Amino acid sequence: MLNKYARAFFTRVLTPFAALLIRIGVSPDAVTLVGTGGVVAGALIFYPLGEFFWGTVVITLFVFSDLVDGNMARQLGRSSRWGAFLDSTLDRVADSAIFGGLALWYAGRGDSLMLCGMAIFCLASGQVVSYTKARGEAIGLPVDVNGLVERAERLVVTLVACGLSGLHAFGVPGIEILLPIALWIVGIGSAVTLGQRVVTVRRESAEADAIAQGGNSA
Ligand SMILES: CCCCCCCC/C=C\CCCCCCCC(=O)OC[C@H](COP(=O)(O)O[C@@H]1[C@H](O)[C@H](OP(=O)(O)O)[C@@H](O)[C@H](O)[C@H]1O)OC(=O)CCCCCCC/C=C\CCCCCCCC
Ligand SMILES: Nc1ccn([C@@H]2O[C@H](COP(=O)(O)O)[C@@H](O)[C@H]2O)c(=O)n1
Ligand SMILES: [Mg+2]
Ligand SMILES: [Mg+2]
Repeated sequence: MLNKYARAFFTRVLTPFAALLIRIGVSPDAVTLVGTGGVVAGALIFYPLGEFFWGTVVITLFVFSDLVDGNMARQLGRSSRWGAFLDSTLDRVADSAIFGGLALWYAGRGDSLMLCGMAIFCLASGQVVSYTKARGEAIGLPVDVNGLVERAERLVVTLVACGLSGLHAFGVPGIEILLPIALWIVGIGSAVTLGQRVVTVRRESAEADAIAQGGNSA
């Protein structure tokens, strides 16, 4: 949903910044790499220490690079297969660091085996959700479904909850409950999304196989 409705807005807002980076000679690949490095550092340095506010500030500064790199490639007329591969692959790395950092917190001073497990479930289910699309497309299917919780929703729900939970350290009482709630929402939403995508791929592959068999018997 966010991918559909928010992308156009962010494209308008980020286009001048993308144009500036192009003018000073930065490449889309450099933005992809530096952006991912920043997200990974923010998540793995701050989250395991329970520094949710500052971790989220750092991650938010870098995560928008994922919208800037493609914007630059399109402005340059240089959108490439390599760029698409690099972008998607590093998305998986960034997502692993965010949920991995949360799992490390709950495995340590956060002291909750259940929420550690929930963070690992969010990490794994998010990766599998993305894999369904990549694998379905690789076998020639359109995978014409996005589902309830795509990557943008996973990130927004988790990062907003992390940032707000971090305000607990500044004396806001009770607000840290938002992070467990977000993990449950993302975990359950990702499981539903996985179901939606698997059902779609099953239908599309049955239709494609039927067409192929019709062609063979003719
Ligand atoms: C006082 C409190 C302080 C709080 C501190 C700061 C809080 C900040 C909180 C949140 C910021 C969240 C920002 C999240 C931005 C996410 C942007 C982003 O990277 O989106 C990526 C997404 C997908 O991009 P791709 O096409 O490159 O990726 C594809 C995707 O990964 C597919 O995965 P799948 O969906 O299948 O699982 C893969 O299949 C594919 O391979 C891959 O290529 O881009 C978009 O979707 C575009 C839309 C972005 C919408 C961003 C909306 C941000 C909205 C609100 C932020 C407002 C925050 C306000 C917080 C206030 C809190 C107090
Ligand atoms: N280094 C890069 C990054 C991305 N691309 C192209 O942009 C598409 C992704 O667009 P986003 O708005 O989601 O970033 C990707 O599929 C590539 O076509 C690129 O060429 N080089
Ligand atoms: Mg990108
Ligand atoms: Mg991306």
